[in-house]
Amino acid sequence: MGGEKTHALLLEDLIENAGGCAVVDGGFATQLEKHGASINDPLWSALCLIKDPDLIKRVHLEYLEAGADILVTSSYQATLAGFQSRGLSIEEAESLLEKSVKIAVEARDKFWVAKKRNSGHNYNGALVAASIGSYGAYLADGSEYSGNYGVKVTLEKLKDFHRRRLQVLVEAGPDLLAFETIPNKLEARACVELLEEENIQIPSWICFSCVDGESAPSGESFKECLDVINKSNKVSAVGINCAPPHFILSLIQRFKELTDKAIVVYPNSGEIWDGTAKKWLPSKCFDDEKFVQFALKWRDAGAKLIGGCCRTTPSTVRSISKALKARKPVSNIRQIA
Ligand SMILES: C[S+](C)CC[C@H](N)C(=O)O
Ligand SMILES: N[C@@H](CCS)C(=O)O
Ligand SMILES: [Zn+2]
Repeated sequence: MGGEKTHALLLEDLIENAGGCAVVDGGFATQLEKHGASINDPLWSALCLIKDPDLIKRVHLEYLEAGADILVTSSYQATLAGFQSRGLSIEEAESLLEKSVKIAVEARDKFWVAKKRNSGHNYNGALVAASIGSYGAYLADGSEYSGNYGVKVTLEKLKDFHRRRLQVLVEAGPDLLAFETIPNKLEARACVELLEEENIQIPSWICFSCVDGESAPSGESFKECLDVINKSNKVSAVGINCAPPHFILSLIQRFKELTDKAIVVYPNSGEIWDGTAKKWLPSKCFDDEKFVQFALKWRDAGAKLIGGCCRTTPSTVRSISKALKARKPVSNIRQIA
């Protein structure tokens, strides 16, 4: 109980120390690709856990340097089933999940030790959020944007899919959990029930994808989805990730009516994922300057955690961080124990 309170405060403190709104990092897979990683694969960015873990650390360091207060780990599409289907043993698969957290923690600690030596910097000691991508992400068929898992995918099946991954990630020692691109109410329920059943002590956020600017991709209303989440004090924040930026302001306003939890938003650049061709289609695409104008509005509307998702970069995060922390006094304010 005491531990739970302390952990929850870690996120609240970070938000306060960041001046009322903390900065989440940006597109992780996007930045791996910028450095030449080839991730057109069912494992998507998780392939780098096998092929190039040093690159994962480099990308985390780039986002820290850009001003991210929260690093999201490389585990979005890292699943036990996914790794086993590539011939890895269960032990090897679990070890890769653990590695995703360890790499981010190492990057965070290395960066913070270096920054702490100099006073006058404007960084916070960052937190590490273990990414838990939706079941649709694992399917690698674009269904994290449709929410259409078919009738065979029951609540129990979703819980079975997520349970061991959740346990392994938590055991690896992240500061919080980030459920990402959840596309329907059933999976939101599975996440909440797992947090309760496993008695998870670190804070979590649950983020939905959104393709119409109004409801979950499944067509279910966010009221239905948030009603499920509001019942649990294991979830500290709710919000949207990997949806276009122009949807976000009205969704924050809607979420403010539906929940007392902190609101987290980290949209993509506005491009649209073609799940069959496995590429991003140019659409309403927003540059960093426009993204920052949006971010200030999201902050004013009450979002407490703001960052970027796919197709955003360290440059986007640098611009957001500068704008959101403009009012914050320069000081060496906190440190991870
Ligand atoms: C956030 S989407 C672009 C991730 C990739 C998708 N799950 C796929 O494997 O096709
Ligand atoms: N954390 C993941 C989310 C993909 S939607 C990434 O940034 O690659
Ligand atoms: Zn994304």
